[in-house]
Amino acid sequence: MFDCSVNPAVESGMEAHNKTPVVLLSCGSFNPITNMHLRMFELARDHLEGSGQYTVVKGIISPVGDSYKKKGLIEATHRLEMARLATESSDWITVNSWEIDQPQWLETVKVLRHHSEELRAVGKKGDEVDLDKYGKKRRVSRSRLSSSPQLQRVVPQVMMLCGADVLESFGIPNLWKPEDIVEIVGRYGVVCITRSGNNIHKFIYQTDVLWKLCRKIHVVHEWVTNDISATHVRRALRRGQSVKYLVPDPVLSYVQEHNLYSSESENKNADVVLAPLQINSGASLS
Ligand SMILES: Nc1ncnc2c1ncn2[C@@H]1O[C@H](COP(=O)(O)OP(=O)(O)OP(=O)(O)O)[C@@H](O)[C@H]1O
Ligand SMILES: NC(=O)c1ccc[n+]([C@@H]2O[C@H](COP(=O)(O)O)[C@@H](O)[C@H]2O)c1
Repeated sequence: MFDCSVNPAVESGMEAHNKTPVVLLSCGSFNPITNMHLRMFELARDHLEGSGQYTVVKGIISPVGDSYKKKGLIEATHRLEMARLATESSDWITVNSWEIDQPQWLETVKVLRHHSEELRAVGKKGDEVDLDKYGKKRRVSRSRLSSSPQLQRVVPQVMMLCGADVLESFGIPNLWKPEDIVEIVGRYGVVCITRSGNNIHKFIYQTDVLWKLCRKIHVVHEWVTNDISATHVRRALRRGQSVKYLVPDPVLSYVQEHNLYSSESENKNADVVLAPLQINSGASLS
């Protein structure tokens, strides 16, 4: 699974007719969205499609709700709008507000389930399956779905897209439920982008459950190390420093227009326990 760069199917120019369609779902604070968040999607798509086994039909950014209670998390409406502005120039990355619209913080596995069920429901109805890379819906009739084995598998597989820090956070006691980890990795699969400061291969090797499921973890090595983080962007902004070229220009304009990110906003939730830590107790990952 810790694959190399050359893929025999691609090398020989072999056309795979039975590629699995994939929707990449990234959950996170996006506080604010940065260029690296967008790059993650491009890197993941290149990697999966380069394997010759997948075709990536859509990317979904799902900002976390305010009830996540992470320190410095500004209002969801702003984070959502910035993500919308950032993805305006993309023909395949979208932003979804379902998670934000929920009354409480939701485990990531529930967000994966929701999007997976939604795609399945659309596929079953046989009307519109969002297969087109360019955001256009392709109509697939019910009769065609049942008569063609290839089209029967047309409902895309949702995969979680994350950076190595999030995958490594699986090891933090009480942050993730062990059964959620098994479902996220085993049922959906993960595409994980390497991040400086994280040794993801070692972490997978040292974690029994991840090692067992390692075929479902696609590690994408980002050779052009890019350590942009939202933390760094917020720090620069509250110090009055430039963040141009770290975030898309429309995001920067929005931040300036609404005067976002100050010492006060960074102190939000300072004394509050993160929602998953409040909810979970007991079992940790072995
Ligand atoms: N430079 C990066 N390289 C790889 N993955 C990244 C990078 N920046 C963010 N990500 C990933 O993007 C997703 C959303 O991240 P999140 O909103 O937490 O951003 P962040 O920059 O890590 O935020 P913060 O600095 O506030 O913790 C996560 O899966 C995270 O691992
Ligand atoms: N148990 C869980 O499902 C769990 C735990 C911690 C974080 N998360 C999610 O991971 C993402 C992490 O975002 P941050 O890196 O910004 O904290 C968020 O979308 C959050 O909801 C999920």
